[in-house]
Amino acid sequence: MSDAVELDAVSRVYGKGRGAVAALREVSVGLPRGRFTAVMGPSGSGKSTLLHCAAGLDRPTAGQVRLGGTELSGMGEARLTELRRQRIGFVFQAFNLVPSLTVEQNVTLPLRLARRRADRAWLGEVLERVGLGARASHRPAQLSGGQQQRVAIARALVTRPEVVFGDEPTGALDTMTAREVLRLLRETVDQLGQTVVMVTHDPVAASYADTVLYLADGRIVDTMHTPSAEAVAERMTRLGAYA
Ligand SMILES: Nc1ncnc2c1ncn2[C@@H]1O[C@H](COP(=O)(O)OP(=O)(O)OP(=O)(O)O)[C@@H](O)[C@H]1O
Repeated sequence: MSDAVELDAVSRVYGKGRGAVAALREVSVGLPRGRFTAVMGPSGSGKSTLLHCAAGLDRPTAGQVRLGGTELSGMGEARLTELRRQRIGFVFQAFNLVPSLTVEQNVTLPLRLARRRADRAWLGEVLERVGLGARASHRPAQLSGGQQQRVAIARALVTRPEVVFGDEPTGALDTMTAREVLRLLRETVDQLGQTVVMVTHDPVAASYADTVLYLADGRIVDTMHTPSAEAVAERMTRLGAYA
């Protein structure tokens, strides 16, 4: 199976000299296309740094990142921004919707930024898929947290990105609402062939993924396929995550 994103000996060091922190240490991994990958590990293990480097939001200190064969290192900021707009979708813990815009305007914002026309049929399908077809003209304040996150997922999907990256996408949601959002992400993988990569602290959230990557101290120390929540929790305990 081909990889949507490849990391090759990626290191990321913050700061210089004696205060330098190695957040990633020569990480090499492929994130498979059309699959759901979760990234777990204790606090400070490098999960967000891995996500940011893989998504072109941060630059590795050393090593290479390739998105669908495109080499990201060495790209200027303008090209990197363009690449993120065209080829990557993001879902964050804080939904990051624009309060003054309607649901539909929020969802189509990435298209406007990329100066692309909205494909009305696809926009309609995306809004239906996230269960917000009837709320296209609502504003974020009129929606629940779960609905707002579903708007953010629709916004991530609307450009048909090669990868959707989620940084704790269920971190701000209650248990039931979190499950709905996870089911939705799972469906985008199973039904649309979307590639999803998600950082999470929650073993139940990770159990929706096909594969879990475990980070510890800036390195990938384990990989688990078809994870159960129990197996993930047990692995995290052994990594000292809950000590
Ligand atoms: N901008 C920064 N400047 C300096 N150090 C940083 C910066 N960002 C992260 N770090 C350090 O790099 C290491 C990895 O951080 P990172 O945020 O990637 O971990 P994480 O696994 O996502 O943590 P958490 O689960 O707590 O969000 C930590 O030691 C952190 O303190």
